[in-house]
Amino acid sequence: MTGKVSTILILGARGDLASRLLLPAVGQLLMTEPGRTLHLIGSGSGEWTDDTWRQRVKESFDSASVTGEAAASVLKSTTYLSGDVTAPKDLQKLIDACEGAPAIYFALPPAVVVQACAALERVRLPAGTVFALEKPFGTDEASAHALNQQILRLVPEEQIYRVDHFLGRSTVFNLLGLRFANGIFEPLWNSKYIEKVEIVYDEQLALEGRARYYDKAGALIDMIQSHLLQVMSVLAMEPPATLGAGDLRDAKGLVLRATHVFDDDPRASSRRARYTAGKVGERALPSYVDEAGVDPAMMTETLAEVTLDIANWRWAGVPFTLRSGKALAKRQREIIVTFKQVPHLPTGLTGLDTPTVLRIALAPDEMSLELNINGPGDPRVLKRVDLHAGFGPGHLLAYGEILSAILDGDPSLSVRGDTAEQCWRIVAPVLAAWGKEEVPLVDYAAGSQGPKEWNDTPLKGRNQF
Ligand SMILES: NC(=O)C1=CN([C@@H]2O[C@H](COP(=O)(O)OP(=O)(O)OC[C@H]3O[C@@H](n4cnc5c(N)ncnc54)[C@H](OP(=O)(O)O)[C@@H]3O)[C@@H](O)[C@H]2O)C=CC1
Ligand SMILES: O=C1O[C@H](COP(=O)(O)O)[C@@H](O)[C@H](O)[C@H]1O
Repeated sequence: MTGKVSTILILGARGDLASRLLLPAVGQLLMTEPGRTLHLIGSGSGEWTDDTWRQRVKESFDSASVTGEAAASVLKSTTYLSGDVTAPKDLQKLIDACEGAPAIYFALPPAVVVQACAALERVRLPAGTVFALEKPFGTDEASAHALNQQILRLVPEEQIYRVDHFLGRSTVFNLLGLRFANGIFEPLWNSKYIEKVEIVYDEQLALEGRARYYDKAGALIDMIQSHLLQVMSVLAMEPPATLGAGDLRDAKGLVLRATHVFDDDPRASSRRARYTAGKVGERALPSYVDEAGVDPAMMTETLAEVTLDIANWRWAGVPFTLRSGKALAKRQREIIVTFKQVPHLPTGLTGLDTPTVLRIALAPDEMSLELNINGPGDPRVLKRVDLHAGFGPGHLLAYGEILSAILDGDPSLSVRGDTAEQCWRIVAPVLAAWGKEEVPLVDYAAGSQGPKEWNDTPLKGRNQF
């Protein structure tokens, strides 16, 4: 834990992230922890009065049904300052307006973040200043490394929060609790007993007007590189001694350092697809390439699958398949752990054709353990049952957890610099193979389950639809 901060300076405060996700989370945090002292300063390149800014903050608070005196007091006192974050003089003015060391939240386009950090080298930062940086962190391993070097010249690693909202959800602790508070899972949590692991995040949402960002990213970077690798690292990590930042981040880092594309063969272990016109439920969608702002020549995938190997003693040889896509028939957000079949079913017992499966649904988090037990009637015939349980919801939105950790100086749920670089390293061979068109970009109709041919020949480690 590092020192606490009580001022949040949002750069890019007029943008989408700030109004839709950050400000509602600020309000929710103040409702949950009304004793917290908080100064909020918004900044953007455009001129706004304090009143216009307060109206924006109010709308964001209202969107999360925020009430209470603490939020009202912040709403009254918050101020807006305009400035160009690439100009050191403007940045100095913003920093000087903060009470003590601020948490600077970079809600800025990625290229502007790099320019702002360069400008900050010519600014006096109070000791204890904290940086919160959004995804994407860099555009590849080299640029992530360069960005790390650049920000480390400004503040130490413990004061840098690389935000991944998946880590702000209760999921991390739910996985840790399930794995390490129950003696029955850990002895089986390895290649001897586990056949394969799938981490799936299929969305019904489509591009939703985000071409400027998404068309350069695509599903692999937007979801697998940014979020699902983090989930995988928690699922696969060695038991940490504590939930402290050092132990958790070391354990995640070890998993990611050992991870590479299955068989080091991106052609056989990855695939990509893009939606064409179709209907998701009642909603008609155009082809991705016809969405406003999309450049078809970018060949951006809206559905990606990659199979990975974690080359260590526990996991070597177990396929971990990560998949995410947009405009799909149904929302499926889950981790599926498929255990190996029993080595021998006593002769006379029948009906067993599926191994034990543990499913962990994400947001809301739930689990079900699918088992084979003796059914009614003939007790020699097995049937499938689900043992189902819900994990309690967290008391804060993901961004609320993230802000609370930033203000309290607890980096355990943010991405460490080396890990951010590792995530780019892991997907690099896939991006290279796709760039050389060694893996075809195939079509699927919006509202379908993905390309039909993927079902006929699933990627290693994938179930059929
Ligand atoms: N939106 C989302 O759902 C998510 C976004 N992110 C990340 O968050 C970051 C911000 O995204 P988002 O809010 O969508 O982007 P927007 O384009 O909506 O907002 C960015 C803001 O940056 C400000 N800005 C740009 N250049 C300058 C400059 N030179 N000086 C001062 N301010 C500047 C603009 O201010 P002004 O309006 O005053 O010109 C603008 O409001 C990105 O890195 C994105 O990848 C991450 C997860 C989700
Ligand atoms: O970061 C992102 O996440 C969302 C999915 O997360 P959720 O919490 O909104 O379900 C994804 O839709 C988006 O493309 C991506 O940028």
